Amino acid sequence: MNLKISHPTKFLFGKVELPASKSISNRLLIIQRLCKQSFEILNLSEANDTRLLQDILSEDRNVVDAQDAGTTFRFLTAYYAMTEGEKILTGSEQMKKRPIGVLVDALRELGADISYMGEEGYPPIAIRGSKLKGGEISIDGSISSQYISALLLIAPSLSVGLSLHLKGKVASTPYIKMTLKLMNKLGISYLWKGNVITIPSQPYKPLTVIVEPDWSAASYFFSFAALASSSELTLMGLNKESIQGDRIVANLFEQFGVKVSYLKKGIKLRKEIVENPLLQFDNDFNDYPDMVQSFIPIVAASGLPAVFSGVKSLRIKETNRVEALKIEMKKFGIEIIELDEDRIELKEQALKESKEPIATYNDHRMAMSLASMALTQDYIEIHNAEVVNKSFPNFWENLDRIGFKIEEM
Ligand SMILES: O=C(O)C1=C[C@@H](OP(=O)(O)O)[C@@H](O)[C@H](O)C1
Ligand SMILES: C=C(OP(=O)(O)O)C(=O)O
Repeated sequence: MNLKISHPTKFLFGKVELPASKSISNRLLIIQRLCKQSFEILNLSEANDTRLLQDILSEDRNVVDAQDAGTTFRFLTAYYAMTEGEKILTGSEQMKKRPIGVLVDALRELGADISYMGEEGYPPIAIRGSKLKGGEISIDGSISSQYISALLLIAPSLSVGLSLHLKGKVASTPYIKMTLKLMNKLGISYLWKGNVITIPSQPYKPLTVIVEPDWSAASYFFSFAALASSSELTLMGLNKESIQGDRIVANLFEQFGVKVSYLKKGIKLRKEIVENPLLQFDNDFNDYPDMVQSFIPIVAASGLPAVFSGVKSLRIKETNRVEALKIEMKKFGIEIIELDEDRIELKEQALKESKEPIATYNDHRMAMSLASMALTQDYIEIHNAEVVNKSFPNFWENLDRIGFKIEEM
């Protein structure tokens, strides 16, 4: 599906219904399987990544396709390793390029039987599951926090629990905290001291849980609010007390004139004049890498020089996001320079008019973040716009509600 997107007035007004967090949903689905008593999950995400995990867990197939869902693949790797049965776990062509070796090595140290069916260190993998004892191991935390979350989720169900030493500069730490907070809500006690997380063997305790709306999805509406001539948007259901690290966008977008007020039913975004405008935007995204794409359009449109650090992991997500951003922003006259493996730079530069279609690289965040460019142009075209289904199936409907004109081409 290719879309032509414009916003005739550039005045944004209305209510936005955000999807439930796919990260929280996928953790809860695994915990639900590990908990001996049943419990209810309310407001479970309808994102493809979550539906997929739910379907996979409800069937008994030997060959399991996690498609392009990172958490689904990583959480299932750990879950199948400690559950009796044989599984082949595979995924999309891009998933086969996303490393899994760090998690496989850690699980092997705990006694798991996992072998590679193609390239060493990458999906697909064959898992012969068995009861795992647990123990004390080290793990490189610099590639993906999902390996750590996957191990933590199964830790209470291992016969001696788990002591995990985190090595290197840990990526996406708020996602590790999210995992532990959810586990704690479901009865698990843990100790995180220095770089060691210890979880004794213990049972999960059932509790009805409500999944929060997704702050990562909310970031695109912050971007719209910042780029519009005037905006007043209500993002339903969000609140300050979220366990999602991506809630940081509420602070970061303030620098671009987006004022947040917290209401009972959600949050309100208003565009205001910035008293002390930024001269440069330098920010470390290591804790919230999915937010890099959300800030590219506003930085490009404001012409600010910027350095985004903590971007290393972007190369191994749904696509190589650094490469994809470079190519797509070039269409608008914006050059993104790779300073080194972990940093990109945008020099002071002017945005140009472009009618060239935007490609999305099978990456939901390319589509959702670059939709903002419609507010800087007469119209834009986005190709394969259905990629948003990975995390936000109603994304385009929400845009329609706040005054965007969306036409299928
Ligand atoms: O645990 C999670 O739910 C996630 C962790 C992050 O991945 P990395 O830890 O690989 O950076 C993030 O990018 C992803 O969208 C969701
Ligand atoms: C990287 C992402 O997801 P995952 O790693 O779970 O595929 C994402 O949603 O941006």
